[in-house]
Amino acid sequence: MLQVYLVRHGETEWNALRRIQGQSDSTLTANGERQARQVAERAKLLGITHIISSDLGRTRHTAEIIARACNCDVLLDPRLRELDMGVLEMRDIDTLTAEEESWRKQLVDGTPDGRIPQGESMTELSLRMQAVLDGCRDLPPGSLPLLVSHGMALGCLISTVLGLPPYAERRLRLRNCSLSRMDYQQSPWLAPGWVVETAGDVSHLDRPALDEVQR
Ligand SMILES: O=C(O)[C@@H](CO)OP(=O)(O)O
Repeated sequence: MLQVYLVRHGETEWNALRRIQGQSDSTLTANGERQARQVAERAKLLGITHIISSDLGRTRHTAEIIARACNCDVLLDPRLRELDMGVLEMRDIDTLTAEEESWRKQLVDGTPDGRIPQGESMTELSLRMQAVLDGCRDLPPGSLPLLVSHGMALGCLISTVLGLPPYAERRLRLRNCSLSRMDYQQSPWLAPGWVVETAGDVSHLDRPALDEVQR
């Protein structure tokens, strides 16, 4: 049975400042690099064979730390990027106007095709994330891949696999360097195809990790 691990990148400067990144970027903090080393040790014990990462700096840096521990290469895939947050990228979460906050909320308040002006919809995000997950089925038998991506992107993918619409309200906390797992299986009891085995596991981290949307 194919298993695919999913990791959100380590804490960044802008995560710590509660500043929206989207497809903009900021560097890992020292704590974020520490988190990446800890999830890397867990990935090594798991026997990860392939690492596929969003090509943004924060995910690439996290993936490279994991790859060194697992002695494998990093394949960059822009489809794993974070949601394009349009005009709100680089803005502080806590300084948004009521209208700007409403744009951000409509991504996950049940509004079909909701998007931040000049940004991407959650449905578009879900489709590209699902394409990468399904692509793992083409890896050689016995492969154990690990995808390195982002909070909204991974939350959207996991919600989609659980059968929620991509624009469903967010009821999943994916902290920096959390580990999730999807299994592709045929079973008389579980839904055929992808099932969520683990979501948001941070037991490998020795300190609490951020989820920047948490107040
Ligand atoms: O883009 C961001 O600001 C956050 C949103 O959840 O995602 P990440 O830090 O995981 O890239």
